[in-house]
Amino acid sequence: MMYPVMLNLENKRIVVVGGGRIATKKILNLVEQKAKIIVVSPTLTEELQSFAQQKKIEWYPRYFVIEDVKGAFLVFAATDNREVNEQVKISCAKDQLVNVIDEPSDSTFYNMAVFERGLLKIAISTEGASPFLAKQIKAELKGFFDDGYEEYLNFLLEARIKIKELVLDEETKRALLLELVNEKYRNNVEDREQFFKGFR
Ligand SMILES: C[C@@]1(CC(=O)O)C2=NC(=C\c3[nH]c(c(CCC(=O)O)c3CC(=O)O)Cc3[nH]c(c(CC(=O)O)c3CCC(=O)O)/C=C3\N/C(=C\2)[C@@H](CCC(=O)O)[C@]3(C)CC(=O)O)/[C@H]1CCC(=O)O
Ligand SMILES: NC(=O)c1ccc[n+]([C@@H]2O[C@H](COP(=O)([O-])OP(=O)(O)OC[C@H]3O[C@@H](n4cnc5c(N)ncnc54)[C@H](O)[C@@H]3O)[C@@H](O)[C@H]2O)c1
Repeated sequence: MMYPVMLNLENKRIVVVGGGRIATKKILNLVEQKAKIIVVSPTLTEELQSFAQQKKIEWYPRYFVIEDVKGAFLVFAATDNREVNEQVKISCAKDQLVNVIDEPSDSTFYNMAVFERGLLKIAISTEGASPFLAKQIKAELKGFFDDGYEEYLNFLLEARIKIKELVLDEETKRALLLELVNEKYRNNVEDREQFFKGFR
């Protein structure tokens, strides 16, 4: 059983063991996170080589050793070798988060199928039952959330900050926050402007 969370990875050390196809997939979703990404692998895919050149990742061009996981917040055991992935898992301390790409029961976290519309992030998990189903549901849900959500979420955040600044009683604050998810604000920019005018 798994518990879903959002992680702030800023300045965190992330160690990826393996530089192949799956490591690349995992790293593509990590490079924008302002984390320190270290890849331990004798080989890198072309994409990862380019990330290394751009200093988006640090590359240790060699086989894994136990000390590599030291101080890592997240660890990916992402080689094509069962014994090596097992070794990575065993090398981790109990409180380190580790994803083992070929053995879900060894993982203390899984990745989810994710898409974003600005600040709106939708993540789907089948807890390992069917990554294909997660992918399919993601494709289906994308159709329900058009690009307009990006601006709508920005509006919601701005309005939320303003409402918090007003120091209102709980009931009024709650009513205003609830008002914001009314469909008219989602669809109509003028209604959003109108909402802000009400503040002045
Ligand atoms: C969400 C996504 C994120 C990501 O990592 O990007 C993800 N897998 C994705 C795709 C995908 N993975 C695989 C296929 C081929 C079809 C298939 O095998 O079914 C496809 C489809 C494709 O590639 O099109 C193969 C596969 N995956 C795992 C194993 C090991 C095993 O089951 O033993 C094997 C077998 C390897 C083999 O035996 O060959 C394990 C895991 N994969 C997970 C996540 C975690 C559970 C997520 C969940 O169930 O919700 C978990 C448990 C751990 C983890 O990796 O975090 C991404 C979603 C799609 C998207 O977002 O587009
Ligand atoms: N979790 C998932 O989403 C998922 C999806 C598909 C496949 N898989 C699993 O992934 C595995 C295949 O991975 P791939 O396609 O990325 O393989 P790959 O062959 O593309 O890459 C393997 C990488 O591991 C490196 N490596 C090998 N031994 C190493 C060591 N001792 N130390 C450091 N690096 C080492 C290689 O140099 C290479 O860079 C299979 O076991 C498959 O079951 C998982």
